[in-house]
Amino acid sequence: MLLFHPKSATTMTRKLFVTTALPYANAAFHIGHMMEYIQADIWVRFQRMQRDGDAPREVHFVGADDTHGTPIMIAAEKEGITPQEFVAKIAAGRAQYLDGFHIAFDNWYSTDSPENVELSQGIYRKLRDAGLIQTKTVDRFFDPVKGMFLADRNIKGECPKCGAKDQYGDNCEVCGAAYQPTDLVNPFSVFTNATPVLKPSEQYFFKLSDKRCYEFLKEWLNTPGRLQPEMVNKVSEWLGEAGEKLADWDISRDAPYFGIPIPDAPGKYFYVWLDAPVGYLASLKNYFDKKGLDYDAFLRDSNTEQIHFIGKDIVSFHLLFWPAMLKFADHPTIERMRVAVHGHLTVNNEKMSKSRGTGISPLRYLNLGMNPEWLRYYIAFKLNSKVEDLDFTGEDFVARVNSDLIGKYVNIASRCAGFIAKKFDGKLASSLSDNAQTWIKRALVNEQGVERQANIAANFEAREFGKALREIMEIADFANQYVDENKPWILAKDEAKLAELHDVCTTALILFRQLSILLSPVLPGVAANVAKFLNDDQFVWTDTDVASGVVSSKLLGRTIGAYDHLMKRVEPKMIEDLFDAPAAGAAQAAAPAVKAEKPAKAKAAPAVAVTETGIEVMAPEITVDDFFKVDLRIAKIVNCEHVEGSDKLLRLTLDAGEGRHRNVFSGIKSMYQPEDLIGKLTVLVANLAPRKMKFGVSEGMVMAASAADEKANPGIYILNPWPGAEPGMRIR
Ligand SMILES: Nc1ncnc2c1ncn2[C@@H]1O[C@H](COP(=O)(O)OP(=O)(O)OP(=O)(O)O)[C@@H](O)[C@H]1O
Ligand SMILES: [Zn+2]
Repeated sequence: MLLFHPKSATTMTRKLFVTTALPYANAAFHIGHMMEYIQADIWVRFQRMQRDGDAPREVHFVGADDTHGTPIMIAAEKEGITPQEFVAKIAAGRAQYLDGFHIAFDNWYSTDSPENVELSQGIYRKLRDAGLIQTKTVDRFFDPVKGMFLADRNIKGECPKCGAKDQYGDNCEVCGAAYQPTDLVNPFSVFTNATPVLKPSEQYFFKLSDKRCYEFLKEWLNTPGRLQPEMVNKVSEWLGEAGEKLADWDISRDAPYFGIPIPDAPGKYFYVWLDAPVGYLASLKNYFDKKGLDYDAFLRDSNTEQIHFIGKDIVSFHLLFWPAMLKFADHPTIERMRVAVHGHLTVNNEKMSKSRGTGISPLRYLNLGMNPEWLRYYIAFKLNSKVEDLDFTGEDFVARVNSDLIGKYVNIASRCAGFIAKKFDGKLASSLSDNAQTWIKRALVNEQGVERQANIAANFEAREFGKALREIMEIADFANQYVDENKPWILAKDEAKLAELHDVCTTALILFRQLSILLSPVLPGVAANVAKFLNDDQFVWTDTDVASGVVSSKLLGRTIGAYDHLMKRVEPKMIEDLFDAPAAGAAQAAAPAVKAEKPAKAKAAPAVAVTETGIEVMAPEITVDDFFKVDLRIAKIVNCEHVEGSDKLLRLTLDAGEGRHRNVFSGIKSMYQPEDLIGKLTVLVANLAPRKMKFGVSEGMVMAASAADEKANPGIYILNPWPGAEPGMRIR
């Protein structure tokens, strides 16, 4: 079965159910999320412009917050609110990002919803009836002080392989070994430091090792058109020669857990990754119910295709567990389901890090007045159908946007539209010269005689956005060459050449309209403005001006509106401003005060090089005099409180023995409760120039440690001297 539908299927109306990965609701969106949404949104908008026969294609694009699991439960507890309240706060912040970047989801929902409970439990019951659920009693770590079972990441200890201290329960960040939490040497609970005890617990497993799963997955993965070849290869390795590598999947967690109860299993909840992808269906169902559409009929329809856009880090969940779950729960679209995997966005070739500030804050981007369609274009230009990372660099961004969008595309209209208004009362020519027709054909049909629009459509369909945009820019190059050669600004000076001027400007605007149609999926806002200016209805993809080699434009003889600037250039200053701050708002995790101090107008966040052992590379050697320039003092935290309106900062009142108190803000809220810190001693950088921040002046900073790879260890650890140290003592 070929799942990829080129132009051929004319009578059948394609029905598309499209999703992006559900973001975990413990943080605001970062620029990587926006990349995924932009990719999916462009594909969806392209599909929405298509018609199958006479009917418009049916497209439903949904997302949701992924809400369950231990991290959110713990984060909510720290804030003294319920997980539901915690998630609601995050959810309330989503629209500004989605609207801001023109991401047109039909529905944004939540995995903490009645639909998801019903669907997840329904799938589970079907799997159980199919004999694919098995219980096994396993020993699990239990925190005797807190009275709860501990998730892998809530236990630390020494690596069983290399002996490194302070390693998580699932893998060692020093030697990379993967193991069970029960393998750790000297384990302790991250909540209470108590030594966890082993407690037998009955757990529910999805029997992925069942031969039926292997047989199904082997066939499913290898269906042409379903997956990128590199994904087929990768996942095939996980199956083994005959499925021997497929291990049963533990889908249960013990109470207390923020999740969905497992039917007929008191005190047991679905592991968050069981119900997270079911959230795709829950969001669709919620949307269909709201619209009065028939959810079951839609999924059963043999024309319905299900497409998930995801990142490379969550492939195992989407290419092993999720299809196997759906298959044996009789999900109707399983054979018409595809997964489109993308690589990650890096910034200045750095992996993004929530606390270091090497990401770009999408909100800061918008707040600086930067045009969201610049980013859409830039990302689209870099995207292909492969699972490759793509990099954002400031200079590259400025160059690409200014050269293509301003220099090539917008330029065509801004050079010609004025003459139509001034000299022809806004009316376009009713016919075209032979020369004009030749140029239009040359621009829209390639040297092989193929309509570029068809090529471009095939590339959008195949998620080869970079290729599509390159071809679109070739059309723009022809249009500009045409304007350059015919020089309307010269023609306009000669009354005898008015007809020629009319011909040239009309031709240029015909090509501009074609370009706008082709760019619509990427630049929806600009395209809508162009449509308005040209007195067009909504653009339809197939509205081409060259059909079977004949030029026949709808624009001929039409009166158009006044041309208004469509898009400004990117000013390099904007990029400086974009990088001149930690990615505030990029994530909820704190930007430590220690790192907030950056040289003014730094071009980009500093790259953090890492040594072989995984720590940050040492700074260059300094003299003792250099060291003494920094005045480090012991300070007592006499008071500590939350900062209203900040999800990162704590306000510390410090006594450094000066006979006065200092006010210092520190980005450690994710790690400490104010009451944990009051009365403790810590280390203050005492001679740092005071810094004006949004919430007040910070008079110095407290020192804290953080890992080079903050993804693996996002913690920020404040320093605490040994007993005997007193406020005001200098550290030397
Ligand atoms: N740098 C990135 N570039 C592109 N996509 C990304 C990037 N980082 C995460 N994603 C994608 O975002 C989607 C899920 O977001 P989610 O919030 O769950 O993950 P996350 O950003 O990796 O955060 P967490 O650290 O909480 O797992 C996934 O498809 C993931 O691949
Ligand atoms: Zn190790």
